[in-house]
Amino acid sequence: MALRACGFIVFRRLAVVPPPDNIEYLLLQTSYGEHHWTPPKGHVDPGEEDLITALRETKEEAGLGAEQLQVLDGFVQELRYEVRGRPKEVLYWLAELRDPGTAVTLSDEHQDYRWARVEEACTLAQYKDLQDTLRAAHRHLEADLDKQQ
Ligand SMILES: Nc1nc2c(ncn2[C@@H]2O[C@H](COP(=O)(O)OP(=O)(O)OP(=O)(O)OP(=O)(O)OC[C@H]3O[C@@H](n4cnc5c(=O)[nH]c(N)nc54)[C@H](O)[C@@H]3O)[C@@H](O)[C@H]2O)c(=O)[nH]1
Repeated sequence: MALRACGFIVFRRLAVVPPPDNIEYLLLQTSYGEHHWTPPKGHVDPGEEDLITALRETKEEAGLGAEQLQVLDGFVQELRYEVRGRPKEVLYWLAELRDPGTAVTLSDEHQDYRWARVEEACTLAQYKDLQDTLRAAHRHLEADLDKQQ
């Protein structure tokens, strides 16, 4: 059976910069292994619902709770890759940090974090599938902005 993990592409909008350049994405750098950069996510516990996993892991890994996040409708991306010879599925939803000034608090699993504009986030992310997901999230937010204008 595939490993399964769930998480959020967390973003914030800075008030001082005009849209869409005010959008920044949260990436965390692991304190183990290759020190790769990833959005908050983690393994689904037995019997746990996917969205609950995403919320739990975001709280554990970034200190951001459900009350601080606005989960967006209409965006979810599934990534499939292999980890040490085992297939892994990762689901990402999109969530806005309601107060862009909220502090991120890391756990021992991560050694650094970055709020990054989409292209910088893609450079950090390094995996093609995660880069595609970040760009898809950004297009989704830009399309929302177009609808509002
Ligand atoms: N000491 C040590 N301990 C580890 C290690 N490994 C895990 N632990 C322990 O596990 C706990 C984490 O538990 P959770 O938080 O529940 O799970 P996740 O958040 O799911 O975390 P993972 O790190 O397991 O999973 P990935 O991020 O998926 O990375 C796995 C590999 O996949 C590649 N990869 C990563 N992202 C992408 C992508 O987007 N696209 C593609 N294509 N490939 C990608 C990359 O090559 C990477 O090396 C930690 O506390 C540690 O105790 C390790 O190497 N050394």
